[in-house]
Amino acid sequence: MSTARKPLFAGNWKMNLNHLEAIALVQKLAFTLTDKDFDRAEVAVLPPFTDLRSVQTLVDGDKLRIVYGAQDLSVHDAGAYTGEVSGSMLAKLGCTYVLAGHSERRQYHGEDDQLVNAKVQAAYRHSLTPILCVGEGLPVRQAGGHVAYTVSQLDAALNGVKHDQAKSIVIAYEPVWAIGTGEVATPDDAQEVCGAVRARLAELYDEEVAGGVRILYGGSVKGANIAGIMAQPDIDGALVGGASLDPADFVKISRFGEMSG
Ligand SMILES: O=C[C@H](O)COP(=O)(O)O
Repeated sequence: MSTARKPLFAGNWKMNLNHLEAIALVQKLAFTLTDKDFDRAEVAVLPPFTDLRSVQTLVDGDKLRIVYGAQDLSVHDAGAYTGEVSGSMLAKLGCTYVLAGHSERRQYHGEDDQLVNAKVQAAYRHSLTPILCVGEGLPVRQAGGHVAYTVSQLDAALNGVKHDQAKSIVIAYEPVWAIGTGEVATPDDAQEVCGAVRARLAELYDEEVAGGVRILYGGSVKGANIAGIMAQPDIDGALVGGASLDPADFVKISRFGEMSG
């Protein structure tokens, strides 16, 4: 972690929690997290689409410092695309962030690099900040190709993304073999790839972009293992799945593994 970049802890709820459960969880987070916590790190939740209006109402009504976003968006801006949700709809709901290219979208919904690139572009069209997910599967890791594979996903997703846009992107390195498995990458493993991602950003853009972009780690992050991850120089936070559904553990993660703020 660098002091120049404000850490981000984003809870990806995946397909969990209805809108009433969403309100209860956000209320618990808001009740526990302090201004000091929010001064030190940005805390975001990424609920299912059906929860976003409720979260917006709560955040706006109670002037909460929690920010929120969506797990996916359409590459289209409007029209006859049954089941799709556009970036403009998400922006109208006050979303700050949107995930692009999560490995579960790539794996279960056939999203390829070209589509992920189109989703990154769609996010920028509607002033949403993409959290671009990259990361290798187990066979690639075992063959030692994890850095090259992840960097190639990055290159493809950033195709056509301009310097001013790239400055705001968030990258989440999520090795697929560590997602929901309890098999967390070692801090050194995570740093190796996150460092390579930052170096690639410097090659694609410049030091301003590379030094400013936040790179998150994701994959079985918990309150018990976040401290070692955050000690790495190129890791600026976490994209958290399962543990983000447990308010006590997500608060602990947001405090870098410490119990109190
Ligand atoms: O988006 C979050 C990642 O898929 C990590 O999920 P996990 O923390 O349950 O392993």
